[in-house]
Amino acid sequence: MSATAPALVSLAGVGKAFDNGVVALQGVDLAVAEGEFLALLGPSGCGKTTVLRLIAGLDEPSAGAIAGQALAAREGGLGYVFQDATLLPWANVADNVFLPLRLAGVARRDADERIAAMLRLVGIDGFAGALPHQLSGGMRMRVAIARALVTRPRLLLMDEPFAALDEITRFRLNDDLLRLKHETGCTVVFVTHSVYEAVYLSTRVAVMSARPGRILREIAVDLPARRDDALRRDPAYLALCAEASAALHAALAGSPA
Ligand SMILES: Nc1ncnc2c1ncn2[C@@H]1O[C@H](COP(=O)(O)OP(=O)(O)OP(=O)(O)O)[C@@H](O)[C@H]1O
Repeated sequence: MSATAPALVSLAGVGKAFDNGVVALQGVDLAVAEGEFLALLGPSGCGKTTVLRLIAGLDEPSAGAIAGQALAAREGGLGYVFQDATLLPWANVADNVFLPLRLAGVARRDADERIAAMLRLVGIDGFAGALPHQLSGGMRMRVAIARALVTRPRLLLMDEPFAALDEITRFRLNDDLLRLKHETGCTVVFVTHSVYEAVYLSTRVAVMSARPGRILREIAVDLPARRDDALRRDPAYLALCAEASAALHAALAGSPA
């Protein structure tokens, strides 16, 4: 992603202190460029979720400024995928995917085609009538991704969506997510603890410091846009993973990378 691509969202000097005195973020400077896949990597509790919540407009910063938050106020401006699929347990797959459209006032008959197309896109067509408990963890996550994408958001925020999945399922969802990003053209901000996942998926990795979180290091992932299993053994990929891992260890030690 070129450094001159326009920023979709940018945080300047952002701080977040909670009422209980916890200072989660301090001096966060981060610009999310249109079209990029940004991975946010950092130690547990460093404020990654807080950054996503601020971008989504679910919370307000206590210091600094965020530009582009208005995306959150527009229908289809952004989609949010959490670590748990957070599906409505009593509603079938199609009804779960319909939810954001229903909240936006779209009639069901006008949504059916979009829901079906979205289920095809995430590879779970044929399961429209299934209830969440009848699906595997990977399939439930596919439903959550379909629900986040059904409004065709410009920005997709993902908070450790694959952390609870086994490795094979995770790798498959990594590849499918890259395909979805390519097909929908959305911008992605993806939180993960895994340096390997961060580098495999992204065009840029931002490494956060331990709490109070700030951006310690940004690593451009200059790998071919097309990613597949062979990349996992590619020396250029492994070198970037080593670089990201060193930055993460420095973050854990509380010293700059
Ligand atoms: N609503 C809240 N009130 C008080 N403290 C909070 C609140 N939300 C988050 N925190 C605290 O802020 C810090 C950052 O939390 P956050 O969830 O953003 O971190 P994270 O990097 O996403 O963590 P993890 O990697 O473990 O998911 C943590 O210490 C957390 O306990």
